[in-house]
Amino acid sequence: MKEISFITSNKNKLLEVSQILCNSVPLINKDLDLPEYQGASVEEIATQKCITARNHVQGPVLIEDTALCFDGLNNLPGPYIKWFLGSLGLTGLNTLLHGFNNNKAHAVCTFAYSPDSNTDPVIFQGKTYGNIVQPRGDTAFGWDPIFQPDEGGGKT
Ligand SMILES: O=P(O)(O)OP(=O)(O)OP(=O)(O)OC[C@H]1O[C@@H](n2cnc3c(O)ncnc32)[C@H](O)[C@@H]1O
Repeated sequence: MKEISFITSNKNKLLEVSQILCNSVPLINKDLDLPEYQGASVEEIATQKCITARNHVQGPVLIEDTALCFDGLNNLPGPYIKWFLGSLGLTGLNTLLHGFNNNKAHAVCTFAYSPDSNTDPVIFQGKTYGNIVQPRGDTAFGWDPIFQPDEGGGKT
């Protein structure tokens, strides 16, 4: 099987994806922070990110884009969660929902894979539903401390 270049600048994302794939797919990482389109759907953002990624490596390419959607904010911050998190922090993200009376949220992980530069990227997507809570637990990875998945046994 050909090696797949997984392009990400996020060490935690690389670790998580490597653990999930568990050596079933030969993955090599290229540490690049690719530009992300705005005003587009998560699928379009992932597709464009994958097309940009193809310019940096030979052969099959994989990228992932994460969105965190707050139901009370009509799915914002969505794909802009990285910038919201950077500006507001975990507590600020939680405070954003005050007054909306709706803490429901869902995380959307969108992978885009392209086998070569002549083939349109293929999209794979997974969603996890839960609630936005006061920050608690492990602070190692992104917005993990404020997202309590419905199927997480009450943990963030
Ligand atoms: O180079 P890329 O792969 O784009 O890395 P990135 O950190 O820019 O990646 P995203 O735009 O997809 O990430 C959006 C934000 O969500 C965070 N994030 C991604 N996956 C997460 C997860 O499983 N749990 C918690 N936070 C996560 C991540 O740290 C960012 O702040």
